[in-house]
Amino acid sequence: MKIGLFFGSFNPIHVGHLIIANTMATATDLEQVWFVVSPQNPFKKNKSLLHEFDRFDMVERAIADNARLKATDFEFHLTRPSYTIDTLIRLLEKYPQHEFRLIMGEDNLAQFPNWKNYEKILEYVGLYVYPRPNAAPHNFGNHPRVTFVAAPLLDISATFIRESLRNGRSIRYLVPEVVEEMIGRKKFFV
Ligand SMILES: Nc1ncnc2c1ncn2[C@@H]1O[C@H](COP(=O)(O)OP(=O)(O)OP(=O)(O)O)[C@@H](O)[C@H]1O
Ligand SMILES: O=C(O)c1ccc[n+]([C@@H]2O[C@H](COP(=O)([O-])O)[C@@H](O)[C@H]2O)c1
Repeated sequence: MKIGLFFGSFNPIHVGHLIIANTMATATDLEQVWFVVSPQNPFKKNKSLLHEFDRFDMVERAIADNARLKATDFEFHLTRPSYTIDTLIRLLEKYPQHEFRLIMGEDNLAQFPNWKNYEKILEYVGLYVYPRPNAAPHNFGNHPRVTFVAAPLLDISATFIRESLRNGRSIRYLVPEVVEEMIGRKKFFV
């Protein structure tokens, strides 16, 4: 099967992530998208980062009704911070029957050359990129291993959701109802 791996902190998962994953799973040659929840992004030092179990729980609830979307805690058992190439090598070993692509938002492309062994990521799996508003310029526009997926721009971020919660503003419709309910009940990000 051809599978898109959607790595992220998902702190928390929002409707932008869901639209991206569903677009990749239905409007491209990918048959499934797996959300790979990262315990610790090597580039992010975020004081408000929830425990990975809670972020994973929210992802699972958010995608429960979509058979093409799966969540995996694969990185929880690997060394930290979470370097994507290390995880990919393990995934390729574990699932030789599958073909993988790495899904990312365009904002990550400018920094991508600073990722550990980024050339190997391109060689082993290649990228499917979702456009993002205000993404910094990058040099991957014509790269043969990078596919740009045409889709609506989504000006929504986990940062905005966390700020909204801190300021007592509603996050209704920015996250699925089950995620809003869990954030409220557990008093996350306040
Ligand atoms: N609105 C969006 N448009 C395009 N890509 C997005 C969008 N939101 C998230 N992504 C992509 O989803 C992946 C996971 O992102 P992440 O969990 O960090 O969400 P985020 O909203 O960017 O979070 P934060 O605001 O905390 O940085 C990354 O590849 C990121 O580029
Ligand atoms: O491997 C790297 O060098 C690397 C550098 C920066 C980010 N990443 C990964 O990119 C993914 C997206 O991160 P985030 O926090 O923007 O959701 C997440 O899985 C990170 O671990 C990976």
